[in-house]
Amino acid sequence: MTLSPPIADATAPPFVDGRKVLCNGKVEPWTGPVQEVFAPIYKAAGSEEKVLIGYQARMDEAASLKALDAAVASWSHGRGEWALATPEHRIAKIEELVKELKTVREQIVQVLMWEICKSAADAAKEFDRTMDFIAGTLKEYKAMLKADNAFVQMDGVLAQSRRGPIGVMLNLGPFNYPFNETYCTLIPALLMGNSVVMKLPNVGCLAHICSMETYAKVFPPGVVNFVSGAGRTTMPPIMATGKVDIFAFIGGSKAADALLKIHPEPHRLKASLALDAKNLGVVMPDCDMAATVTEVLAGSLSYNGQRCTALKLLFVHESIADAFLAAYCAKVDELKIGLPWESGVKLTPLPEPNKPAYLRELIADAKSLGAKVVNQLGEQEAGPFVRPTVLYPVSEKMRVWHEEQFGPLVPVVPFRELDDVYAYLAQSTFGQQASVFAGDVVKCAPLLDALANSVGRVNINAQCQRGPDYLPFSGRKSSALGTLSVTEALKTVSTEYVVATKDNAMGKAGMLSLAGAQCNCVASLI
Ligand SMILES: NC(=O)c1ccc[n+]([C@@H]2O[C@H](COP(=O)([O-])OP(=O)(O)OC[C@H]3O[C@@H](n4cnc5c(N)ncnc54)[C@H](O)[C@@H]3O)[C@@H](O)[C@H]2O)c1
Ligand SMILES: O=CCCC(=O)O
Repeated sequence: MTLSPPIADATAPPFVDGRKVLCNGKVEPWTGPVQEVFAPIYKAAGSEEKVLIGYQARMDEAASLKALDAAVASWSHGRGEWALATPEHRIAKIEELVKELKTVREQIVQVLMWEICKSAADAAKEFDRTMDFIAGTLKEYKAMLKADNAFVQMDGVLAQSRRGPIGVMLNLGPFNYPFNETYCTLIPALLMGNSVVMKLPNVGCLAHICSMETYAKVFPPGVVNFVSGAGRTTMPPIMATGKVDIFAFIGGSKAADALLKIHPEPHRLKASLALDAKNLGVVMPDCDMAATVTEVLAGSLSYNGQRCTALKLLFVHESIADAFLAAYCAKVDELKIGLPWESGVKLTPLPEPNKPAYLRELIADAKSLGAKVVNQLGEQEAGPFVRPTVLYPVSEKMRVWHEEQFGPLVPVVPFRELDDVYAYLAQSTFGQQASVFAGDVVKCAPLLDALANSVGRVNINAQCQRGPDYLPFSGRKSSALGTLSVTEALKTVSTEYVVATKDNAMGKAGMLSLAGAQCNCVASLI
């Protein structure tokens, strides 16, 4: 069976005209250079012309600094309208935003399907999950407001611990969850009273362009400002000003490191980083083979393996490696590859133009060092379609052992002793999650302990994943700094401060009525 290139069918593509900018509460036409946004899908059979689905403004240094200035002015050293607004007002505004976003749900789902090629089911899930995340965040924020256990009386001092905004956030998200991941820091930041400059993901910008007018309508001028275009051009000037107080970045560590280095006062920059990962799966000899194959299949290949939480290196015990590979590869080759709107489709075109060539490089490197492609349909590609490719046996000499493939490539490592896994953990720079598949889980306690001290989440007989979004989502080593989740993100984007008095007459009630208790702060759960 050969693979043919993805051709746009009768479904009408969306078109989002992003020749405009959101700055200081206004959406204005952009007359500078623009970037065409193409879906990675060919217009017609025999043609390599991709489908044009929109434009984004290719902002320059001056335009991005203008967006920053608007955010700085709206923050006004903590005296801006939004920073001083009551929690109730901010809640009402976020609820208004949600209501407005839900009116463009279909448009956003469509552009996620065309621009980043999420299947219809996954694109809808990205939108709906984001709405659930916002609902959960609002619930948590309201609970924080009610917290009455934040008082301490000690040595004649009555003190209360509160949380307040930090200032100006620079927010960047990745192409694979362009809507959901940016919202995971954007919404908590807004609720806590910060002002934001949001850099739209270069691939994945259209979902945000669809909601530009909504932001202008809902929030006071300067509270939310968008920057679009090349990150290399627009981000360094912003970081160089030293006016960014929170750097909320979800993406690759290369870009994050480059930007962090530019801030002139890094010691005072609060960073929330969710970065690259190379999550490992460990398949033990006594695992339930059928159940393990099902979980590993979803864990390694949903959305073409383009998830930070994807299983990106599988350690399989050598005694069951043949049986595992036979069962797993059969399922891999059955996965339906096609266009996002086709029913039952699991694998779709890769939205990053350079990804097929990169995956080819990794495969060639592994093959030259002794690995084989072990699934029948592996290595097939056509334009941006790449069939999942299972490599075995993979070893430390190969690039795919070290690099985050972020695509449909599954490296499998045979192991004899758990020491082989421990050696990997010791040298790996990644530390997001891991999965263990075993029958006798208790016997795996030493392995689970080793993993618990190396990664942010250990999954037992289950794939790695971020959800449910109430759970803390973090990681160790170079994979993360700070924690995202419904419950943690509000703390990540705020700062704790204390109000204290020696005036006995004031009491808790008096203190609650003063020093911002009615406005820009909430009691923290201490
Ligand atoms: N840990 C997590 O929660 C999580 C979630 C999703 C994705 N990711 C990671 O994100 C990566 C995939 O996403 P990606 O390819 O969009 O990441 P990326 O680092 O290329 O891009 C992330 C953001 O940074 C911008 N950017 C990229 N290069 C830049 C540069 N040189 N200067 C300034 N800005 C720049 C992009 O426009 C985008 O908005 C993977 O490594 C994946 O593991 C992590
Ligand atoms: O890419 C990051 C998040 C993926 C997930 O939801 O598990």
